[in-house]
Amino acid sequence: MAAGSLEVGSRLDACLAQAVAGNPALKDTAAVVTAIAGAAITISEVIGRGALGGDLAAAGGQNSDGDVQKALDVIAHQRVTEALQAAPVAEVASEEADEVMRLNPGAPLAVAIDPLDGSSNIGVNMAVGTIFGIRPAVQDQANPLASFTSPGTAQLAAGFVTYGPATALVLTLGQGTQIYVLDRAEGAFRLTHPQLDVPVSAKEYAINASNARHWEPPIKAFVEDCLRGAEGPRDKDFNMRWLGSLVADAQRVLLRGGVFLYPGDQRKGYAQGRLRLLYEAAPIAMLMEQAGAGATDGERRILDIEATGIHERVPLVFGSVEEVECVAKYFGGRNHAAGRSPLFGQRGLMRS
Ligand SMILES: O=P(O)(O)OC[C@H]1O[C@](O)(COP(=O)(O)O)[C@@H](O)[C@@H]1O
Ligand SMILES: [Mg+2]
Ligand SMILES: [Mg+2]
Repeated sequence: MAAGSLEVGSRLDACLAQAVAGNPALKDTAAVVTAIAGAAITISEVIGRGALGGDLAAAGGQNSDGDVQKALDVIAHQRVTEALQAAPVAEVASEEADEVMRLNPGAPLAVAIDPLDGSSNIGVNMAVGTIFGIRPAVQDQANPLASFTSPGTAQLAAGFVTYGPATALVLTLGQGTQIYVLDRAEGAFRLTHPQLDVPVSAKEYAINASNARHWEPPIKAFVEDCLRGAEGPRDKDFNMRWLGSLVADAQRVLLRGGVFLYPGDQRKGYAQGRLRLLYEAAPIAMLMEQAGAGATDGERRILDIEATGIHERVPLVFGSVEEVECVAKYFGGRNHAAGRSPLFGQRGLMRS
């Protein structure tokens, strides 16, 4: 999408048509975005009724990651898969399905999707979302995973929807990152931010600090140095925000900068953190990079990592470039010194 030429207030369908006119290869991708946006409007209506529509947080079964599925997780999964069934999509990797789902054999695209992100916020009137990445489908009947094993750089488009005070679609087709807000009166998304540009430096970080005792030394050192503020090696005071909803934290970072971290830690099952590569980290990473920000697992670029399973987890650090690079320096210290470096003792990496 040629960001510069998009007019604020334009409808999503008009912007997609313009993108396809400029690049006809985007036709199928645009159809998939339209399908997901349509499903998101219906999910937004369900969420907007809150408890009037029943207990959306009611526990159901378990997904493949061992998380308890809430009623809204299941509703959102049904809505997005129904929509994708009617789009040019061969396969779907959903958080709420154990295996890759085969929809339209021979169709050109594959979609990795987290139908409902931020599940712990369901039922308490807080922001939740839907995250997706669109890739070329690899026509391999014998290996259903084949469409999802390329690195994130293979994504043709990525986005997420936040169901917050406003419902917003954050989207990239590989030419910048845009935000569209749902005009409820009209039932259509309209462009509000034609080109996001994340500030390079920032003073805000997001991490679930209740896990501090389980963190590895580089993360401990990074956060300790943020906490020391202007008196510490970072020479500036930081603020902290953690919404418990990746989409909402990501949208804040996209709009005003900052850094988000969900690192691996020493809890059982958390060596690779909590977030999933295909339908959380890779789409967010594409959106960040297209907005001038960065996304790593602490050291490696997220978009270069190849998945080996659909629910594979990955440590995730994203946001303002200076902060993402700063986190990588703390990891660099650990790697070079095999964990014995004084950098990660009482003193922080950046301290003289
Ligand atoms: O409860 P924790 O460990 O802080 O994890 C919060 C993270 O987990 C998530 O809820 C995971 O996503 P799901 O709700 O889709 O499982 C993220 O949205 C959020 O950033
Ligand atoms: Mg999620
Ligand atoms: Mg989810």
